[in-house]
Amino acid sequence: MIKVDNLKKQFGNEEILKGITTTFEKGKTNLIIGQSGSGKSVMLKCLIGLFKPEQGRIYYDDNAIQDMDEEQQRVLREEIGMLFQGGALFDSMTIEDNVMFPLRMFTKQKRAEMLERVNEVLNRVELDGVNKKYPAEISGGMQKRVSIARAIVNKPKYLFCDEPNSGLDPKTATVIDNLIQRITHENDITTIVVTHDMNSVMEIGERINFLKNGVLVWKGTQEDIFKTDNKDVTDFVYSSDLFKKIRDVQNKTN
Ligand SMILES: Nc1ncnc2c1ncn2[C@@H]1O[C@H](COP(=O)(O)OP(=O)(O)OP(=O)(O)O)[C@@H](O)[C@H]1O
Repeated sequence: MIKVDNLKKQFGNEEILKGITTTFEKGKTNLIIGQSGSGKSVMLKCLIGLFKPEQGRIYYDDNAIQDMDEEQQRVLREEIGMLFQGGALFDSMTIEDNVMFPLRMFTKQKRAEMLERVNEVLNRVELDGVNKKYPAEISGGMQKRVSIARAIVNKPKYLFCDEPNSGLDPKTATVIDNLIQRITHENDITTIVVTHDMNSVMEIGERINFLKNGVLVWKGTQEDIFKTDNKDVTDFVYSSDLFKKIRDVQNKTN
């Protein structure tokens, strides 16, 4: 579980996060959604320690990162898996070496042991046998799955995904979403997904945090989001033409 209490972040005089309080639950896919510029990425960067907030506290399972010494912060870094926007694989490394990278960084395991774990996670994302290929030799969807394998290779307790579906077709995006959700459930991970993709909201929105101009204006589940009359949320949901058309058809037939 990750808790955030009154998180404030500003750049210069501009307040980007205006006092956010929320909880991200263990074993669930927790989404942060909202329009472009609402502060989603800044929030993610505060959570993983890339940005230092001006105010507020961030708790990882009841331990505030502000109170951790260097050793505790190092341990925490090892417990975090990151799925970056665009995948961020190293082009000059094979898939095997890409996935092995966090193990090399954080553990003292022997190569054979690391390889066993690499094969285990490649199998988990259904990519057996691609070990010796390079990122450029596999499809975008496969690259995303490699990135997931790399993010979970060190058995993280917390998984952060920044726009995991960017650049993917809707069907592949759904495969990636479902994979993230299944891995979250199987391993009881606290997963946080930043997205503005309504498909993801419908697929994996177990817990949804809606940001607007740096304020958490709504919290709920994927069932709640279609029942709420919060105008900010409905504007966002129905900003997609497709949803507007579905709603119009439903209204006609009801
Ligand atoms: N390093 C920075 N320095 C100054 N301002 C920044 C910095 N990073 C982000 N911002 C500003 O913070 C605001 C929120 O940006 P953020 O990237 O969090 O939005 P977002 O909701 O993730 O948008 P998108 O969906 O487009 O990625 C924007 O106005 C942005 O210009």
